[in-house]
Amino acid sequence: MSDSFQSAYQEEEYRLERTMEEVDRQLERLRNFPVYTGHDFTEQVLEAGREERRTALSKSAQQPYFGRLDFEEQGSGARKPLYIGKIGVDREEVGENPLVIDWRAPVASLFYSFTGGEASATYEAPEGLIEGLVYLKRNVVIRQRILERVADTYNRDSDQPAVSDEFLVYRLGENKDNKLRDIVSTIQAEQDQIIRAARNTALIIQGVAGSGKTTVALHRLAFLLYQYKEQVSAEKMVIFAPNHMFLDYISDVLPELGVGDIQQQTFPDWAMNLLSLEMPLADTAETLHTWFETPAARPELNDDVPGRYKGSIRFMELIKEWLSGMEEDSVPDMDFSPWDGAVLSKAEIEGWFGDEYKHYPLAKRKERVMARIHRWIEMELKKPAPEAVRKDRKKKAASREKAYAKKWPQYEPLTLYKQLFKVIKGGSVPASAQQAIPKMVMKQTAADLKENRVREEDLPALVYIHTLVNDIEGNERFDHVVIDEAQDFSPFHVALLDQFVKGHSFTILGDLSQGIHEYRGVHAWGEMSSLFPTEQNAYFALTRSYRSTMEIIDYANTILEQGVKSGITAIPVFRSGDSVRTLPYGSEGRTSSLERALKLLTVKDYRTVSILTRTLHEAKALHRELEQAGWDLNLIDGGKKEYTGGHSVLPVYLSKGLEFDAAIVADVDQTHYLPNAGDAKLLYVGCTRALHELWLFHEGDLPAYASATHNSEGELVSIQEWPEV
Ligand SMILES: Nc1ncnc2c1ncn2[C@@H]1O[C@H](COP(=O)(O)OP(=O)(O)OP(=O)(O)O)[C@@H](O)[C@H]1O
Repeated sequence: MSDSFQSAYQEEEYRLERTMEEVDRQLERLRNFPVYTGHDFTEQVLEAGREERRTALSKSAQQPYFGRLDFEEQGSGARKPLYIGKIGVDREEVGENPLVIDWRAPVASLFYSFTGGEASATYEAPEGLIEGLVYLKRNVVIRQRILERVADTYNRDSDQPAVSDEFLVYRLGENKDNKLRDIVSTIQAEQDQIIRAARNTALIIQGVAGSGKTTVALHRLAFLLYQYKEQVSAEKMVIFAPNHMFLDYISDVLPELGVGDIQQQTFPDWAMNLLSLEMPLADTAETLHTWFETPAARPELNDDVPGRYKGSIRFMELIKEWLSGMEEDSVPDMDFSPWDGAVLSKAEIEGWFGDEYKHYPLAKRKERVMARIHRWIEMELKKPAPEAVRKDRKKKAASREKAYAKKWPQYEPLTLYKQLFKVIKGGSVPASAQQAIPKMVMKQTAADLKENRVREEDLPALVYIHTLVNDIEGNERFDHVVIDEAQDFSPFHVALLDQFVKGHSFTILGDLSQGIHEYRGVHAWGEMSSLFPTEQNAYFALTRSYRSTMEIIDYANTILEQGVKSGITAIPVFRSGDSVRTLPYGSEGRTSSLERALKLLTVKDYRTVSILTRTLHEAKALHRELEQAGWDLNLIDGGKKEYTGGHSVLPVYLSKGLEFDAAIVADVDQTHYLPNAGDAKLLYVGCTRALHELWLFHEGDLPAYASATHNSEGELVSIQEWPEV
């Protein structure tokens, strides 16, 4: 251990003790404060604030900070050490520098954005741009109150001023368990830029596999809550993720960042809830089966397949046009007469509907008009008449009012949707609109709706109809929307959500190279950016991959280059590991070879190892066989709500978003992976799930795009040998 390192370690140990003493003191004081249990609202709010602080400080007491930055603000003449932690802690003395600075504070941005060099650095503060010199950038690892590691990534006073990735590589080399975790101590400059971007812009982020998109999105939410405390609230922020298991996988990050109450859900759950649809949504298994289970029989993909069409802006516009035309045909074509001799003319009712209540959406307008008709009947009934006549009128009026109400269109989204697809009559749908819907979409959707079956792909349209006829309530609006795996969302999804969010405040993240659901997702980001005004959207690209070793990334890149052509390749972080192995099944056969691989990887102490098959059917069969051989493995089949880590078997298309210490991809041959971009993307997704080791098995030849042994620079990317035991 060098002298300078030893003195840095001692200095940090001393400082840690002083900090923990102060945090403990503040915590003790709060704990001794009597807990308020009464009914006074103000006191309750204050107590909630104290409780929040107790929780924060008890976390801080275990690991008060993770970084130190020595900064001299221009003109101040003083070089100050700033300690940066997940939770900010003020000193008791007023006017003093904070003891620990919250990672989201403006000055803390220097810790992430400063990447070395002699020049002065700047950060954006509320009072303007602050300039100064960075002297030291130091990572400090504290676990359970013990200082474990001190690593300087920049030191102006040393002869080695360049920032290195050493600390990042150390963190990336750790094995992963079943949950995604926060990265506050190692956020990279390109990620920090996204996390701290202004709120009222639709950010579209193309990030290669493992570039931290999901992680960055979660940190961004925590940042927005801190930076725009007065304007946004956690309950009005939402992250849309692809499925429940993925939501479980990411569920620890926000609480770890001290943020609660942000909605984390899937789009179908949100939509079904908003529509108050009680019926179950059609199982997605059939769609997945069509596109993934029978590689050779995959339908031809074009913009008229149901998923692409129903997610298109042309479908959205068709609905809008139809419903705005419907306004004309809403008021029943008749006068209203509650009993013979009393008449409310159609013209009068039209006046109420078309002028007085014009500013209301259709359903509310109808409601208002019907209420007014009811009041009119009551007034008419008050006119002098013998009791028996009055009674008779009342009875007649009640039944005629009911009959008249039935003549109005029903502004109920599912009913209207069924009318659009000719499953039931009404809805004044122009024939031209129905003809504009591709025949295959018309046929399939009508067949579904006849059976009362609604698919995921129908939800944007249904919610849109809901917003057009009912409007959006204040409590349904969002302050910010995050869409993860956005390449699987359609333009219609985004345009629809845009109506629910103030100021186009979006973070949209995805990877076109992982666009395996291209039968419903976008094919280019322009499909989404064009939905926003030019000055209110921004595009970022994340090109470095943090998940996998260089060897894995180099190999996965060759799949993109050769199989997808337009695929955006990843730049690995300099973290080296074992070579990627492409292995024929041994003479013992497929299952035993896979079992042998599992055994070899298991002894390496990896916490998560997965076998990825091409289809669900194969995953189920393999899972059964391995269980019979005594293995305890999770079968991930799309129905699971939790990801428990350990050993898993799953079809490759369900692995998107997840990661494993080691991944084994089974059956990488030319019948399972056909020579087309869709299958190459699928294999790319599978390969980029691995952090440390990737093994691919095959019987017969590998697909051409997976058979590279060297990349275009002549470097080795895969070997064909089992490891030596
Ligand atoms: N700055 C960082 N420091 C440490 N780890 C990081 C950093 N950025 C990302 N990672 C790690 O890289 C892995 C990939 O992150 P994440 O899952 O967020 O990426 P992604 O872009 O959403 O991936 P994919 O599109 O492949 O699902 C995670 O283990 C995450 O913790």
